[in-house]
Amino acid sequence: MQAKITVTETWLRKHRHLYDGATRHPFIRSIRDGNIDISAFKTWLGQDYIFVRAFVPFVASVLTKAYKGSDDANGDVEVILGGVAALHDEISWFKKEAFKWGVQLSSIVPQKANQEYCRFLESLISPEVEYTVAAVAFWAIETIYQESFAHCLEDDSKTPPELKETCQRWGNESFGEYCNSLRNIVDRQLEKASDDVITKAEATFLRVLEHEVDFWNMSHGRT
Ligand SMILES: Cc1ncc(CN)c(N)n1
Repeated sequence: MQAKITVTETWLRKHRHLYDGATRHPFIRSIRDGNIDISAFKTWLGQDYIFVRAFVPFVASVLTKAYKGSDDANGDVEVILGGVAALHDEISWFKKEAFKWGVQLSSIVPQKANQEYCRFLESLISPEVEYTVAAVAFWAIETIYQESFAHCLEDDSKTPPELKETCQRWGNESFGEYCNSLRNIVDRQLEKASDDVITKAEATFLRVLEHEVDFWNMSHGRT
C-alpha cells in the first residue's frame, strides 16, 4: 500500500524553488563552502538575537493555542514546550557567542527585514489566528534553520571549524527530530482543517519562506 501524501509534502513539492531558496541561500552556501565573510556572520548573529527574542512570545502563543485548540491527546503541548525550553538555551548561547565574536548585543538596531519579520510574528500572536495557521509558521521557521545548518555539516562541507558549533545548534539530529514532531502536528491539524484554514496556512508558509530569504539577504548585505 502506498503511503498517503501529506499536505506539507504537497506544499514542499509545489513550492520547491522558494523552499530551496530559503534553505540553500548564498549566505548558507558561503558557510558551507568556507568562504563566509565574518562581518556577515556577525551581522546575522546580532540580528538573529533580536529575532529570537521576538520569537519567544510567538512560540508561547502557539503553546496557548495548542492548549486551547487541539484535543491534545497527541501531546502537542509537550512538543511545543520543548521548543520554549530550547529557546531559553538559545538566548544564552547567543549572548555567549556574541561575547566571543565581540558583538555588542545591546547596541544592535534591528534592520528592516528583521523588523518586518518580527511584525509578521506579532500578527500571528492574535487569538484570531487559528492554531493550525500559527503551527505551520512555527514548523516552517524551525525547519528552515534545521535544513540550512544541517547542509553546512554534510561530509563534503568546508564549514570553518569556528562556525561548526553554530551549525550544530540547529543542524543536529535531535533538532531534526523535533522539527519532524512539529511537522506531524501540522499535518494532523491540516488533515482536519477547513479549506479556508488550509488556504491561509499555505499563504503563511509562503510568507515564512519569503521572510527567511529576506533575513539571509540582510545578513549577507543584500538589502
Ligand atoms: C530568522 C530565524 N529563523 C529561524 C530561527 C530558528 N529558531 C531563527 N533563530 N532565526
